[in-house]
This record gives sequence, C-alpha cells and structure tokens, in this order.
Amino acid sequence: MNGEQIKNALQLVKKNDTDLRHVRVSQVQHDTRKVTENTCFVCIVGAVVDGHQLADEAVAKGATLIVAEKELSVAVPVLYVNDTQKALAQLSVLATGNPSSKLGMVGVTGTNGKTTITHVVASILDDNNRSSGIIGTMYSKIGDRQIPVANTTPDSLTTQQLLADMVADGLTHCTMEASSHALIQGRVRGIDFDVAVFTNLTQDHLEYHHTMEEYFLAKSLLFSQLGNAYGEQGKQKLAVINIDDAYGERLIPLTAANVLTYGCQGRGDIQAQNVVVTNHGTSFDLLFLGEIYPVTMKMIGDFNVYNILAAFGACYGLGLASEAIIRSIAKIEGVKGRFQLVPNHRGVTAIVDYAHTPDGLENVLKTINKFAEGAVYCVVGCGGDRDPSKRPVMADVAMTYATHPVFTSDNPRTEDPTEIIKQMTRHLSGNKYVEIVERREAIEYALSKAEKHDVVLIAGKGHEDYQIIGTTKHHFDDVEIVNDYFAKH
Ligand SMILES: CC(=O)N[C@H]1[C@@H](OP(=O)(O)OP(=O)(O)OC[C@H]2O[C@@H](n3ccc(=O)[nH]c3=O)[C@H](O)[C@@H]2O)O[C@H](CO)[C@@H](O)[C@@H]1O[C@H](C)C(=O)N[C@@H](C)C(=O)N[C@H](CCC(=O)O)C(=O)O
Ligand SMILES: Nc1ncnc2c1ncn2[C@@H]1O[C@H](COP(=O)(O)OP(=O)(O)OP(=O)(O)O)[C@@H](O)[C@H]1O
Ligand SMILES: N[C@H](CCC[C@H](N)C(=O)O)C(=O)O
Ligand SMILES: [Mg+2]
Repeated sequence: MNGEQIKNALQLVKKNDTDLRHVRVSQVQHDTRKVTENTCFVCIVGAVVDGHQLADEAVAKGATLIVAEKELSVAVPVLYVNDTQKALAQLSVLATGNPSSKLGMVGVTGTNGKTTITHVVASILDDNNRSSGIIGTMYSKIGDRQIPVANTTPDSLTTQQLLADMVADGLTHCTMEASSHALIQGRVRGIDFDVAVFTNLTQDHLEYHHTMEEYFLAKSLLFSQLGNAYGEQGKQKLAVINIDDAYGERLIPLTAANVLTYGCQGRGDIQAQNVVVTNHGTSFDLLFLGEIYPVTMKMIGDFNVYNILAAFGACYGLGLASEAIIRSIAKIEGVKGRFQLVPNHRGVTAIVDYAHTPDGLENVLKTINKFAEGAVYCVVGCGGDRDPSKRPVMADVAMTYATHPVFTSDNPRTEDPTEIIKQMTRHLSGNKYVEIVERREAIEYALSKAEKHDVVLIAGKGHEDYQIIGTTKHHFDDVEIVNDYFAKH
C-alpha cells in the first residue's frame, strides 16, 4: 500500500493536497508497541492512553504516516479524520482485503448466551460440511488452532486479521460475539455480517454504559449497521431476534434487514413448546414454517432452548435446511464452563457455570430447581472493576433460589475482595448464607456439606483457568478444584 491509497480510503476533515504515492505503508497499526518500518499509525483516544501523545514515538519507530483526530505536529504527513476508531476499521478492511465479505458471517450480541450460540452455530455448520471459525470470549478458533484473545470482541485490526487468517485457511464461515463495548468502540465496524443475532438484554456493564438505555443503544448498533435486505452479491441479510425480550421487540424497526423472531411464549417465527428439562438434557418441540420438529439435546435449561432457537435461525439464514439443523443439534455436547456437569462418585450434581449476571444466575438456578431433589448450594462472587450495582442483586438471586448461598470471590482485579462481598451482602440478614473470601475454600466448603442428591452450583468463572488478583493472573480452574476435591474425598 502507499499513502495515497490510505488517503483515498478515508473521509478527511482537513484537505490534504500532498501527493502521498511515495509514502510506503507496510502495515496499519494503532499500538506503538507493534510499530515497525513504514507503518501507518492510527492515534486512538483510549480510556488510559491517548494515542495522539504517542505519535512521535511511533514516528521514531518507523511510522511514515499518521491518522489523527486531533491537531498534531510531527515529522511525517498526518491525515485528519473525525473518528480514528472508524478510520482504523476502514483501513483494517483495506489492509486485509475485506475478508468478511468472503465468509458467511454471523454476529451475536446480547447480555447472555453469546459464547454458547457462537459455539452451537459453529458445531451445526461443521456438522453440515462447512468450516466455521469463532471469535469470542474463550478464544479465536481457526480450524484446530485456538488463539488467545484479550477481549471477547478484539479491536477492529485484530478482528480483520483473524478473519483474513480464516479465509487463508479455507474456512467458509465465522461466528463471532459482538460485545457492547466493541459496538460502541467501533471494533466491529466494517464487518459484512450476513446474520445478526440478539439474545437478551439484562443488567450488566452499567459502570461503562451508565444506563440500560445506553446499553441497549450499544447493542442495537449491530442491527442498525446490518444494511439492507440485499448484501453485496445479493446475499440476504438477516436479523434473528428474541421476541420474548422487550428490547428485542424494539430492535425490529431499527434494522433494514429481514427479521426472524424466536421465542418460547407463544410468539415468534421460530418457537419452542413443551419444554422438558432434566439433569441430563432438555427436550422440546421446535415450530417453524408450519412444521413441528421434536428436539432432544444434551444441553440443559430453558435458557439453552432460547440459545438453540437463535442458532437455528442463524443457520437457516445461512442456507441450511431445517431438518439438517435439527439433526445436528442432537449431537451437540455443550460448551465448556456453561452448565458443565462435573461427574463424581458421591451422587452430588456439581455444576460449573459462567453465570456472572443477575439474569444468568437466576436462569441457571431456576433450571436447577426444576430437577433438584435435595439442597442447592450456590458458590458465587462478583468480579472486581466491573458493574458494582449488580452485586447486591446477584446476592438476592442466590438467596431467593438457592438453599445455601456461599458468597466468595470471583476475579477481584484491583478491588478488595472482602469489600466486594460486603457490597453483595450488606443488606442481608439471617444465617442462611456464609461468606468465604478464598474461592477454593468456598468451593470445598460447599462440596463438603453437600450430600447425595444435592446440587452444588459454582457460578461466575466457567471456562476461566485463572483468577485475576490485582493485575496478575493466577492459575485457577473451578472444574479442576472440584475434581481434586472428589479425588480426595
Ligand atoms: C474499557 C475498554 O473497553 N478498554 C478497551 C480499550 O482500551 P483502552 O481504551 O484502555 O486503550 P488504551 O490502553 O487507553 O490505549 C489507547 C490507544 O493507545 C495505544 N497504545 C497504548 C499503550 C502503548 O504503550 N502504546 C499504544 O500505542 C493503544 O493501542 C490504543 O490504540 O481498547 C482496547 C483495544 O481494543 C481493549 O483491549 C480494551 O479492553 C480492556 C482490556 C477491557 O477490559 N475491556 C472490557 C471492559 C471489554 O471490552 N469487555 C468486552 C466484553 C464484555 C462482555 O460482553 O462481557 C469485550 O469485548 O472484551
Ligand atoms: N440465553 C440465555 N439467557 C440467560 N442466561 C443465559 C443464556 N445463555 C447462557 N446464560 C447464562 O449466562 C452464562 C454465560 O453464557 P455465555 O457465555 O454463553 O454468555 P455470553 O453472552 O457470551 O457472556 P459474556 O458477555 O461474558 O461473554 C451461562 O453460563 C449461563 O449461566
Ligand atoms: N466478559 C465479562 C466476563 C465476566 C466474568 C467474571 N468472571 C468476572 O470476572 O467478572 C466481563 O469482562 O465483564
Ligand atoms: Mg461470551
């Protein structure tokens, strides 16, 4: 690439008549730590650092061109735009050859269910001779490679590079999570989604979005940016929306794409009826286009019925036949750390689950109450440096739906774990619950108290194999701790 091509790809807010054809650009980058010779450096205003203040450093490291939204005085040409996040997305698409246009792209947003749905969609596609990559909370998955990611939805440059790798590896599809932070920060701008899925919207991340209305606005961007009903090559664009969620209903007029709704309460294009949940699976009837498909699956819980309906809609939108999708659903094993049963010799139903929001926790506990024969222990904490307003609500949920809540630490991050637990429980009274700050101790306590037929839910960290204390990640794995305990007792 050269500077002139970069200039032409951007909407400049300050005229630039300099001929930039001689400016060589070997990569686009927003991080000085990755700047090399002939880099086009894009200055992003972050929460911690302002990239504009690092422009000189970028030039010293070899940047030949700068893209900025604030006035700069540096030794190389500067292109000025209104919004450097948007420019980064546009240039990332340019630099990688617009890979999303070559993939069947599914974006999933909503408070809960994104990771689950991306995995279910990928399993169904793979089972039907497609090959699907994943970008999300656990990793970015390209074929057998699992690439660690810092964010559920990476920055636009990383995302486009991952998509380009998927195309290079011959993948046909990609399903990715679009977090609300990412939507606001433009990390998914420039992605040519074919299908956008909405799961649900309940309280989370209010430390960042401030109000539910702002949080909804963030989520809605995936749908308002979905384009019209016909994509580049006449491909249909489709929004798959949970109609049982009032926010889902509000999304419908915001998108120009076709819409398929789903629900379990008698409304929607795709419906579930006659749901039966046990401690080893779920069955229900899926209604679509006048047909009734009986579904039996290993995934447990009403909330997973919603996830399956969403995945069904997405796969149908990508061109799979209903019957083929239904056949594949029966084979799905479930997703790591999502209602994961940990087998043991004591007759205790031990479950590790990633519920870390009030709604997630309520759904999981309600599901457990459908089949629990004995007491229900719930080991749960709340993450530090995350929405403090959800803390007392999550404690209330545990108090309402569990027999024995055990309040403990999640990832304390830079907060004092004792103080987080205090914020969860300060309004509670009585002796129904216990507080044990050390998470391992709390898990072992619940397991030691549980008897045959009791359930122990260990919530909040699911697949995570670490605990973040301060800014350090320590190895920590809920499933491993449960297995260790049962091996010894
Ligand atoms: C609050 C937030 O969303 N922060 C995200 C944001 O970082 P930031 O604003 O702090 O960036 P910054 O460190 O100030 O840097 C600003 C600019 O300077 C550059 N820089 C910085 C340092 C340096 O030495 N050199 C340099 O060039 C950076 O590359 C960047 O371009 O942009 C970064 C790049 O995209 C993200 O990695 C980072 O996510 C942080 C790690 C984070 O914890 N985010 C969470 C809240 C988040 O995004 N979560 C959602 C999932 C939520 C959910 O649904 O559950 C997610 O998608 O992960
Ligand atoms: N459709 C759903 N509705 C409500 N709760 C759900 C739903 N699906 C999953 N959950 C609960 O939320 C937890 C997280 O699920 P999942 O990882 O699929 O969500 P996510 O949206 O990817 O979360 P994150 O934003 O942290 O990445 C699960 O472990 C389960 O407890
Ligand atoms: N993506 C979510 C994950 C929360 C998981 C929980 N274990 C915590 O650390 O709060 C977040 O970053 O808010
Ligand atoms: Mg996720």
